[in-house]
Order: sequence, then structure tokens, then C-alpha cells
Amino acid sequence: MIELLSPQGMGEVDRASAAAGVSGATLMDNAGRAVAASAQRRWPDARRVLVLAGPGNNGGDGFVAARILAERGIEIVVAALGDRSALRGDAAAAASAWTGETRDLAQADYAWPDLIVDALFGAGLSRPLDGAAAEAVGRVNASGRPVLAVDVPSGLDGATGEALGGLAVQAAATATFVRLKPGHVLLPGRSICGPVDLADIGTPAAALAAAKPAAWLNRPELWADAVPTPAIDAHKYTRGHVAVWSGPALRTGAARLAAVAAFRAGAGAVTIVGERDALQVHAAHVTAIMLREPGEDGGWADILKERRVAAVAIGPGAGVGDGARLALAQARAAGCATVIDADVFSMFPGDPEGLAKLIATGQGGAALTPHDGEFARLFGSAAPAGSRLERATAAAARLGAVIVLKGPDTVVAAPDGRAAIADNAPPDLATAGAGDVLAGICAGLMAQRAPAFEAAAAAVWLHGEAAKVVGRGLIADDLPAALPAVLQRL
Ligand SMILES: NC(=O)C1=CN([C@@H]2O[C@H](COP(=O)(O)OP(=O)(O)OC[C@H]3O[C@@H](n4cnc5c(N)ncnc54)[C@H](O)[C@@H]3O)[C@@H](O)[C@H]2O)[C@@H](O)CC1
Ligand SMILES: [K+]
Repeated sequence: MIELLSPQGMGEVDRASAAAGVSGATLMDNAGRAVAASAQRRWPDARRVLVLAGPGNNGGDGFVAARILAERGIEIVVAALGDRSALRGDAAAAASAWTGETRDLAQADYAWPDLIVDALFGAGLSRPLDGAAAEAVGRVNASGRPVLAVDVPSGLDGATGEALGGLAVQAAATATFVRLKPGHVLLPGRSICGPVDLADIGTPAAALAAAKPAAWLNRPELWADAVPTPAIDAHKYTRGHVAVWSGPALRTGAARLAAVAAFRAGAGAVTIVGERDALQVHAAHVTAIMLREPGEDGGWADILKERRVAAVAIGPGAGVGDGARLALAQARAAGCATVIDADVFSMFPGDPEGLAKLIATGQGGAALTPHDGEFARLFGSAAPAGSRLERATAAAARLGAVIVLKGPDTVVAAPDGRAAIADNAPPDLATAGAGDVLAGICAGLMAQRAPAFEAAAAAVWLHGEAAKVVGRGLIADDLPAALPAVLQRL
């Protein structure tokens, strides 16, 4: 499992390393060597390297990398921010061990190098860049030279993936240590970092053991054990029955996309429930999917109970009428796992507590799948602040449900604080109906008894992989049909 550690957590690990017998100087030496290795692996032909060294330990890593690369015959100039005598501790020692050319940052020649190593600021960045640092970053970005960033590109907040004050070095690659940070994965950070090399720098296991991950990268190792494969004696209802609530006749597409996706994700049976005129439209499109009127068989609540519905998807094309609201309440009361999307968020504008109360009436797992706009609508003026990771985590705790904050870096967060960030969604997924498919996959997995967090994380990953199978020209209708190829690979 790929853990993400906050920059603050990383600092604690570094301090615990010293207590466990591995000094900061050793870690810095290993970090600088890792930077030199990345530089030579990625830019084997670089003969002239400009190292920008800042006033803290990130700069210290830069001085070590400068020394190692110079020992290997590469021409190095270090351009340092601030006075060398102001350096402290390990960074001061690393700077003293560097005997080659050093100039003031303002004197750096950006036309000279084949490669720039950015060791201005790392985890210690505490405010937007200004003055000489800001000017240097502007010149680096205008230089057209490739940049290898040390730990994080200077200006980028490793916790949030945001450039503080909107200014950060644009790296061609980033060399980081021990663990990825959320800012390497969340956008725009992921784009600002380029590909990230992760190096072990000899951190003792005891120092890492106490570190609580800020999140995980959304990969199958995180949820594969919780996503079932059908048992040999399975029949359609034991595999899991999904009911999808449909809106009116002229808005049936979203519910149908969700229903087909739930089926492809492994539900044994899928029923679309809606008014007769809507079902007539569905009937022209679906075959194995069952169609029921909410009034039939004694009503929606009875369908849920008698047909042993395990999971309900409600929201895609649902409309905001009383019918959908009642259907949601009855799904919760019936103990169904519930995926809540789209129109449901418009039923509770600025009233997340109202939705939380309704969710709490049932025992089934619940996953909410808003995009940023729906998230804002649901939370109104009391929306949680911070990065997408922080907002999703806070929202999950407030709602007592899993939150899937959709976007190119979808965050899945659980009320207990676990979170997963996806980095596998191609831009082709920015297409109408893709969210309905995601809700359906999630419901299909929850119907198979996957817990809400694992089901949601798996759904997000499968959705991204299915989109990659289709590639350019993708429309949402293609996604369910691409799922078998992805499921086969698991
Ligand atoms: N033992 C350790 O702690 C290790 C740390 N490592 C490196 O150390 C880095 C963290 O070092 P530090 O905590 O010293 O932090 P940084 O080197 O990122 O920067 C800290 C310094 O910059 C100043 N500063 C912060 N924001 C500023 C701004 N906007 N403008 C001007 N000055 C600003 C701070 O006051 C401080 O002097 C990591 O990113 C990593 O590269 C590695 O050497 C591995 C071991
Ligand atoms: K840096």
C-alpha cells in the first residue's frame, strides 16, 4: 500500500530517526545522493548543473547533491539564497563540505545549465515566496531549462498540492524521500512536480512505525481484499441486487448508466424503479435489467425488502421531487447500502446535517459522490475549508458517510479519517454521464458487501482504468462495457 505522509508527519519521522540512532546528517547525505542519482538517471547527458540552495535543510540536500555530482565530473554552480553563515545544523555542515563555486541567488545564470536542481524550499515552506526567492522562481520558469525539484518544487505546499501565493517552480521531475506527500498527488501539485522519484534514505523502521499516513494512493492493494469475487454457489440475489431510482421519462439516461455500471461491476441483479412512462423509455434500451414501478408489488419499500435489494443508487437523474426524497428515506430504513449522488445534493442545499440525519436512520453503508459544485451546494456557507483531501475528510466526519469528492484527483474519505487519492483518471473522464457510471459501479460493489470506503475507492480506480481502456473518443456509455477487461486484470 502506498502511504502518503504530510510534510509535518515527515518532519516528525525525521526527528524520530535521530532518536532511533540515524542522524539528520546521514539522512541528508542519503537524500542528496538520491537527488544526484535522479539527476543522472533522468538527464544522463547533462554536463552543467545549476543548484539553487535555500536557507534550510532542503538547501542542505542541494549542497550534498552538488558535491556528489561534481565528484562525478559534472560542472556545478551553486546559487544560494541568503548568507551561508546563516545556515544551521546539518545544512551548514553540508554547505561547508561543498568547496566549488557558489554565488548569490541573484547572480545565477539561467542560460548556462543543462539542468537546474531546485533545492530552495521543501517541507519548511511556511508562506508564499517573495523577494529574491520569488524573482528566482520566475526566472527559473522562464528559462526553459529542465528542473529537478528536491522533495517538492519550491513554492508548492506538500500538504495541499497548492502553490502558496500561486507561485511555484515548474519541475520536470521531483526527487522525494521516504514517502510521497499529498501535494505530489493532489492537483495542481501533481502537474507541478512532474514524475516523482521516491527514495529510501535509511529512515529506521521504528521511526516510521509511529507515523500516521495522511492518506493512501488509491491502488488495488488498498481495497482488493474487501472487493469480493462471486462464490461458487452464488445465485443472482446472493451476489447482490441493486435498485436504481429513475427520474422522469425525458431524464432516464443517468439512471440507466448507473444501472448498467452496477451490473457490470458484479451485482447479480439490477432493477430500475421509476414511473411507467420512464420505464417505457428504459425498456427500449435494457434487457437483463428489471423494471418496476414504485407502486407495483406494494411500493418501493416492499420491492427493497421482498426482492432483497442490497444496495440502492439514488440521485442520477432522480429529480428533486418528494418521490426521490421518500425513496432515499425508505432505502435507509430498509437497511440498504446507499450511493447518493447528483440531484440528492440539490434536495439538501446548505443542509448537510439534514442529509446526515437521514443517512443515520439506516444501518447500511453510505457513500456520497459529489463533484466540487455539488459539494458546495450541499454544504453552502458552512463548507469545510482547505485542500480537497482536508475538505473530503472533514465532510465524511460531519456526514458520518463516505465522501467521494470527484475530480481529476478524486478523494475518497471515510468518517474514521481514512482517505485515498486517485491519480489514474485520464482527462477523457471529464464527459457527461461519467459520474452516473461511477455511482453505479460503487453501488454494484456495495451490493456485493464491500464496505463503503473500499467499494468507493475501488469504484474510482476501476472507473479510471475503464476510461484508459477506451481512450480518446470515450463517452460515458462506453465505460460499463470496458469494465470486464479491467476486472479480469485484478
Ligand atoms: N532530518 C531532516 O529533517 C531531513 C530533511 N530533509 C530535507 O529538509 C527539508 C525540510 O527542511 P527545513 O525544515 O529546514 O525547511 P526548508 O529547507 O524547506 O526551508 C526552511 C527555511 O526557509 C524559511 N522559509 C520558509 N518559507 C519561506 C519563504 N516563503 N520565504 C523565505 N524563507 C522561507 C524558513 O524560515 C526556514 O529558514 C525537506 O524538504 C528535505 O528536503 C532531508 O535532508 C532529509 C532529512
Ligand atoms: K525544492
